[in-house]
Amino acid sequence: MTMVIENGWPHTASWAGEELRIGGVGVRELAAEFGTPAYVLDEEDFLERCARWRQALPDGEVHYGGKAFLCPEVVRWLDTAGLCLDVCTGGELAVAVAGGMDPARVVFHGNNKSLAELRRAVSWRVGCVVVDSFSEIGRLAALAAEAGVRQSVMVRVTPGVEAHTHEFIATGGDDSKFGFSLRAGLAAEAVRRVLAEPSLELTGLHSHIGSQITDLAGFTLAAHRMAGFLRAMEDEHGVTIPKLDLGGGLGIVHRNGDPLPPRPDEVVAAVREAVPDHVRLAVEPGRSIAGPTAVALYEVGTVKEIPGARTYVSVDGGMSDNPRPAMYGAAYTAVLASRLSTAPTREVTVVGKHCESGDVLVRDLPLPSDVRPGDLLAVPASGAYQRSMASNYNHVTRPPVVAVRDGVARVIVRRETEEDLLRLYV
Ligand SMILES: Cc1ncc(COP(=O)(O)O)c(C=O)c1O
Ligand SMILES: N[C@@H](CCCC[NH3+])C(=O)O
Repeated sequence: MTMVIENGWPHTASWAGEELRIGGVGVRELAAEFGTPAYVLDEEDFLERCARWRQALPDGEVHYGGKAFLCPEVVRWLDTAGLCLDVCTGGELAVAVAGGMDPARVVFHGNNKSLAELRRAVSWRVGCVVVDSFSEIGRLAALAAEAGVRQSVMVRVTPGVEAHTHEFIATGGDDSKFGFSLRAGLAAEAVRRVLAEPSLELTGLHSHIGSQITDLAGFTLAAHRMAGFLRAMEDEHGVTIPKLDLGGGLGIVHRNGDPLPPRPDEVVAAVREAVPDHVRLAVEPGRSIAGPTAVALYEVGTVKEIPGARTYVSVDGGMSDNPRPAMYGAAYTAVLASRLSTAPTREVTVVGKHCESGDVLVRDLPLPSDVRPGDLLAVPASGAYQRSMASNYNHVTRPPVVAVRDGVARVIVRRETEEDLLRLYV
């Protein structure tokens, strides 16, 4: 496996027959059968990553963060792997149920759940609702009382931890739209209000400090603060709070040389010592499971050399299937995947086909200088927050997700068609 970086790629990625293969299937065959752009997802790798989190926390709960990438087939994989699910909208809940997940194994997040979403969560008997505002506590309590049920809830707390990540994906600081601030005393007030509602049962406290975090410091600080708060609330109210959910956020490698994130067992070991014995630990990894398991496959359409400036290699997707470079300045890599080239490399910029100069997928990328129309480029670490954040900008159709395993490829999310797009218009 020469040209492939070790950590950012699906486990089964390899070079054979002069092309990249994933799950035993060559990219040329994948492109011919399913078209490009496409996300190619290594099923075995996905299941292994689920298993690694389960093994790291055998006596706790692992809720896959569905926002990273969700479809009914993934829900079935989660079921097989013994994972629960975190959703943050009614739509994600609908996918969970469509995939056969028991709503009792779902945790429902969101800073502005609608009345309809809350009503559905209560009537479908969702395992836990994470309350995020004072108005929501009142609304949920009323809906649960009306339905004659006692709804299990966690209180989302912002522990005042600034995760070292892009500001758009940091969520644990005091100034956040999510949750109740610990420092400002809002979290303590939220606990009081939940305990005062007979139709709500406080089963845990929750925090999530951000995403794409590659060091342990933020996780351990949040764990200590949250455990201290949990003990203080237990003492003040004479209750037991059985669960501490520390959210997701573990980062992944995108390129050679990126900082290596800790392993799931290292994260768990680092936070566990802060958690009192009687408290069950829960986590919500999304990116660290889905992210490395998929590769985005594109076909090169044009190569434009601008003397004294740069060479643009245009592919058939772009910011609609990967908004992350434009949104967060996320840095990716790409390789020529459909053939081996002995040409010397030169730096190019890989751009998409959208009507935006900012539609750049990979900047300053060394690629063989003979890269040409018809070549396939593979971008690793494309399994999280890409298909799930994909758009129809410029009326492009969103790419399919093709699962590969043991030499077999199958579509688990089909490619959108123009018919799908036109169906919306009156
Ligand atoms: C509450 C919550 N849990 C879990 C996740 C999953 O995070 P990640 O994909 O970074 O593991 C997120 C997203 O950041 C989140 O907001
Ligand atoms: N969408 C973000 C992560 C947000 C996670 C959800 N709170 C990303 O691509 O990195």
